This record gives sequence, structure tokens and C-alpha cells, in this order.
Amino acid sequence: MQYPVNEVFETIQGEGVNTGLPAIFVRLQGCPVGCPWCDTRQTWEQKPENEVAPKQVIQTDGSIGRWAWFDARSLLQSFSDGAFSAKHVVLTGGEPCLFDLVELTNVLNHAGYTTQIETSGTFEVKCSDSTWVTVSPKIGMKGGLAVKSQALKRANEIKHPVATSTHIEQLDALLEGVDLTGKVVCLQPISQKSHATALAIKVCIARNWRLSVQTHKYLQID
Ligand SMILES: C[S@@+](CC[C@H](N)C(=O)[O-])C[C@H]1O[C@@H](n2cnc3c(N)ncnc32)[C@H](O)[C@@H]1O
Ligand SMILES: Nc1nc2[nH]cc(C(=O)O)c2c(=O)[nH]1
Ligand code: SF4
Ligand SMILES: [Mg+2]
Repeated sequence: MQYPVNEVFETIQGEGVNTGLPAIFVRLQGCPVGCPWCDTRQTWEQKPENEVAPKQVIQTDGSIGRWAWFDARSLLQSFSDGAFSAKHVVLTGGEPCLFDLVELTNVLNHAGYTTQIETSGTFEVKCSDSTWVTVSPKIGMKGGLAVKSQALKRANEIKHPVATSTHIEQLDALLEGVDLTGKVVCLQPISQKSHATALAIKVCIARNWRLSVQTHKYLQID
């Protein structure tokens, strides 16, 4: 199976439970969810005119919407070509769960990589059993997509973007009846806004949830 890839780069995982872990990020192209504050708007559309050669998306500027086709084997090869040393691969996007990630995550796991998916939860999550799944629920966004119960059930981590108390209320409604045993709930302030961060800190302390700040933005790394 082939996947449209916007960028492949090595950095430190900046968000969630695995914050601080060196990781190879694979950003897939395409997302119909439409969050107004999205960090990666350049990944929303897979425009035919923006297709480039695979080497043009390895450790280069992904901020324009270019993308290249990779399959699991050519992606692994690009990790050696890029001389990456991280042993953790984060599949993000765009919305990576637009694609069936079973083969890709299995190939990566067999090659010795641990895997993680960053997803909005609006599509079924298809991946290897050992993949760490981070669902960042998107509620009431422009694309009109709902969070799938399969995605919430599969999630190892629920990392909710927050700016206002409405976002907390929406999360509470979404999680009603969801068994959270073994799952970590994090709140992630939207765009490092001070009121969002203060709210996230307050609610995390009250609920004994985790705070996830986008540490890479504070560090000014990718
Ligand atoms: C760019 S998204 C890509 C993966 C997937 N579409 C998703 O939303 O989870 C990766 C992560 O960044 C978060 N994110 C995007 N823009 C953000 C922003 N401005 N502030 C805080 N978090 C943001 C998302 O909620 C998600 O957890
Ligand atoms: N350093 C770093 N950590 C991240 N964690 C999740 C990211 C994403 O865009 O999915 C991201 C990212 O873009 N950079
Ligand atoms: S779901 Fe993720 S990639 Fe898509 S618009 Fe929202 S934050 Fe951006
Ligand atoms: Mg990001």
C-alpha cells in the first residue's frame, strides 16, 4: 500500500505522554476535519500538482503542501538514507487514519521501531496491536465529522486540545460511558495561549489529568 507523505523528519516528541522521546515523524498528506487553529493546514489537501519525488520530503521544509508516495519499504529505506537514529516512529498528518496503517506499523515494528499514531479519532484506527494510539478528539469542526467510538476505545492516550471551558464540557460529554481504564487523559492548550494554558493547568490539577504543552514550540524546534 502507498501513502502520500508530506514530510519525514527526526526530532523530539513534543507532545503527550511520550514527550522528550527522540522520534522520526512521518506526516501524511490529507485531512478533512477542518480545525480552525490547525498547526498543519498545508496537509489538508492532496493536490496533484504538489506531488514531488520522495527525496524532496525527507528532512526538508514540510510547510508547503508538497507530498510524495511511499510504501512501507521505501519509507524504511528513507530512514537509513536520512541516517536517522531514533527508534520511535510517529505517524501524524494531516489525518493518518484516513489510511489503513496495519501493514505500515507492522513493517516498522518488525524492523525494530516502536510506533505511535496521532489522530483526531474521526476515522477508524487500523494499526498494529503494539502501536501507541494518541487520539486528540475533534468536536464540532467545520468538516462535520464525529469522533468514532472505535478510536476512543483503541486510544492509549486521549489528548484534548483546549482553549475555553466549552472544550472541557465537550470532552466530558464525549467521554461519558467510555472506560478510561489504562488510558491517559491529557489537556493540550491551543496555540500556547496564556488563558488556555491556565485553564488546562487548573483542570488537570482538579481531575488528576496530564498537562501536554507543545514543548517543541517553546524550544523552537520542529
Ligand atoms: C496537527 S495534528 C495531526 C494529527 C491528527 N490530525 C490530529 O489532529 O490528531 C497533531 C496534534 O497537534 C494538535 N494541534 C494542532 N494544532 C494545534 C494548535 N494550534 N495548538 C495545540 N495543539 C494543536 C492536534 O490536536 C493533534 O494532537
Ligand atoms: N516535535 C514535535 N512533536 C510533535 N508531536 C505531535 C506533532 C504533530 O504534529 O503531530 C509534533 C510535531 O510536529 N513536532
Ligand atoms: S484533525 Fe489534525 S490535521 Fe486535521 S485540521 Fe485538525 S489538527 Fe489539523
Ligand atoms: Mg505539530
